[in-house]
Amino acid sequence: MAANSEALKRAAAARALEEVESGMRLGLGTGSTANAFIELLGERVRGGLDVRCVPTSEATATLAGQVGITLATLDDLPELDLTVDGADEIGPDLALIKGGGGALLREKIVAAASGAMVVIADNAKLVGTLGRFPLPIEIVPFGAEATRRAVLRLAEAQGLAGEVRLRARDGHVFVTDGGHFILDAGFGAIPDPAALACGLAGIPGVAEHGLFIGLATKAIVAGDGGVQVLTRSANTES
Ligand SMILES: O=C[C@H](O)[C@H](O)[C@H](O)COP(=O)(O)O
Repeated sequence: MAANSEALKRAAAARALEEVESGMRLGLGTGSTANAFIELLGERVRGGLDVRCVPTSEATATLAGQVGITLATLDDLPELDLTVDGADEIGPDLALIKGGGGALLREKIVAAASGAMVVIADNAKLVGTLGRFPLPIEIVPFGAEATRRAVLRLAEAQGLAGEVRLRARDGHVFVTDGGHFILDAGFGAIPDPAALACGLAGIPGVAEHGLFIGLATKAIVAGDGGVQVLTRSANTES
């Protein structure tokens, strides 16, 4: 099962490579699926492909450097042609949940600076309604508990319920590349992601949230039956 999932991630990543042209300025996502793309891109770069890439995390920067990809900062390249990234869930209209790896803030900044965002995933990530995956919310450490309670109040006002937990790893609070904390909000189904996104954006202390709405232009989803390409407007291409 796990081996199959890795093969599917690689299949989606390989199809995404077809979107890349020499001379492009690329955003490189974070996570295991993005890593599959970075490794394949590295092979092409070592073969002569000329691209300049902005990483969305320190982990991605490390891997990209190891495979020979030329890196730049978003200040060097404030406008990008294409970002290729993974997702935790892909819902209707290519609305996404991201941030399972804690990279959502940089991922969203990079995606927003890109002319196009291609999401790559195995088909287990496709959902009819977002929310099975707990929503990551990146918060400023100052007043973390007050911010957590504000998130709970917002959820209640929107008819959502569930635990909102401060993310921990190995017994310590998880800290993002930007020095923030993550709340994982287990609301279950989120019927109105846009309303929740709007509410979260209005809470002081919330640095960013993992709802990516209107950012992905295409999703490349691999399943046992092959690779499917979904577009935001038509929702299916081939
Ligand atoms: O913060 C992490 C990112 O949003 C990842 O792209 C997301 O968690 C998906 O990761 P993976 O490809 O490992 O499932």
